[in-house]
Amino acid sequence: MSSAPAFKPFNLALIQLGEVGPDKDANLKHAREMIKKAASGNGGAKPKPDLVVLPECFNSLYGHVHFPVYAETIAYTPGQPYDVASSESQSVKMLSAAAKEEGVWLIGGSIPEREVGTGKLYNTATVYSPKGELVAMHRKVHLFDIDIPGKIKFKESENLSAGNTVNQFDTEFARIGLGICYDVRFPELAMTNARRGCHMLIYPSAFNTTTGPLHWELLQRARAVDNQVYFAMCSPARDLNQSYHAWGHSMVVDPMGKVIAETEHEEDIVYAHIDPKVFEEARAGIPVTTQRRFDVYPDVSKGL
Ligand SMILES: NC(=O)CCC(=O)C(=O)O
Repeated sequence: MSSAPAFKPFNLALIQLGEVGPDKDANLKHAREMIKKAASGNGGAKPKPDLVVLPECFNSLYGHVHFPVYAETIAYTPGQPYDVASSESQSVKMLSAAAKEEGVWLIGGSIPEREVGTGKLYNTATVYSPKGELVAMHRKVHLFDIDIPGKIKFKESENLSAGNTVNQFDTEFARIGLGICYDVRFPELAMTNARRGCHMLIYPSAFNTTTGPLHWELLQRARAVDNQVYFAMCSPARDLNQSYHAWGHSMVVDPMGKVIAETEHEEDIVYAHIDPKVFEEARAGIPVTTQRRFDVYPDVSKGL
C-alpha cells in the first residue's frame, strides 16, 4: 500500500437525512438539496466543508424486503477509471454531479447495489472526488443480522451478500477508512484500516432505537481510542412513520475519544473541524502505536 498523504486540517459535514420514503426520485432530490445546503455551510453560517457524508441506505427504505426493489448496478472496479456518464446507477450520477457542482469530497452514504453477472445484492457506499470521479467503494462486510426478543429482529442476509474487502481512499488532506454501520462492532476492520494509515474512519450508518442508546457512542469512542483516529458515523433522521426507526445522533469523535460534534434525532447537518494536532498529540502522549506486543499476540491486521 502506498504511503498515506500528510494529515492536514479539514472540515467535515454529516447529513442526518430526513424524508427518506418509498419514492426514490424524491429521496434523491432531497439528498441533492441537503448536499447543497451542507456544502454551503448552511448558507455561510459554518465553514465550507471539504468532505460531506450521507447516511446508510439514503435513497431507499431500510429493510431486507426493500433491497431488491431499490437495487442499482454500479459496476465499479477499484483502481480502474469509472465512466459516470455511462453508469446505469441514477444514484451514482446524482452523487457524482453533486460532488462536482459543490466542489466537495462526498461519501455517498450507502445504497442497495446489484452486482453485474451474479445478481448478488450488497449494501454499498461510494465515494466521489470534487471532480465528480468515483474513487472508492465499500460493500458492508458484516451484515446486520440480530434478534433481540421483543425489541428488534433484522436480517440483512435474507437478501444481501457480504462484501469481502477493506476499503479506504486518499484526499489531499487525509486517508479515510470506510465501514457501514454494523461494521463498527468488529474492531478488526477499523484496526486494519488504521494500520493502513487512515487518519479518520467514517461509517454511513442507521443504528436502531434499541441498541443506539447503549452502543452508538460507546462503539465510536472505543474505535477512536483503540486506534487513535478520528471516527464518525452518519445516521438518517428518525421517522416514526417508517418500519425502521433510526437512532440518529450523527457524531464525530476525536482520537482521544472525545465527542466533538453530535446532534439529536431530527434532520440536521453536523459540522466538525478535524485537527491533526489532536491525532499527533494522542499518539505522542499515549504511544500504543509503538508498544504493541506481536510477540505475545498476533497482528490481526496483517495479511490483508
Ligand atoms: N444498519 C445497521 O447495520 C444497524 C446496526 C445496529 O443497529 C447495531 O446495533 O449494530
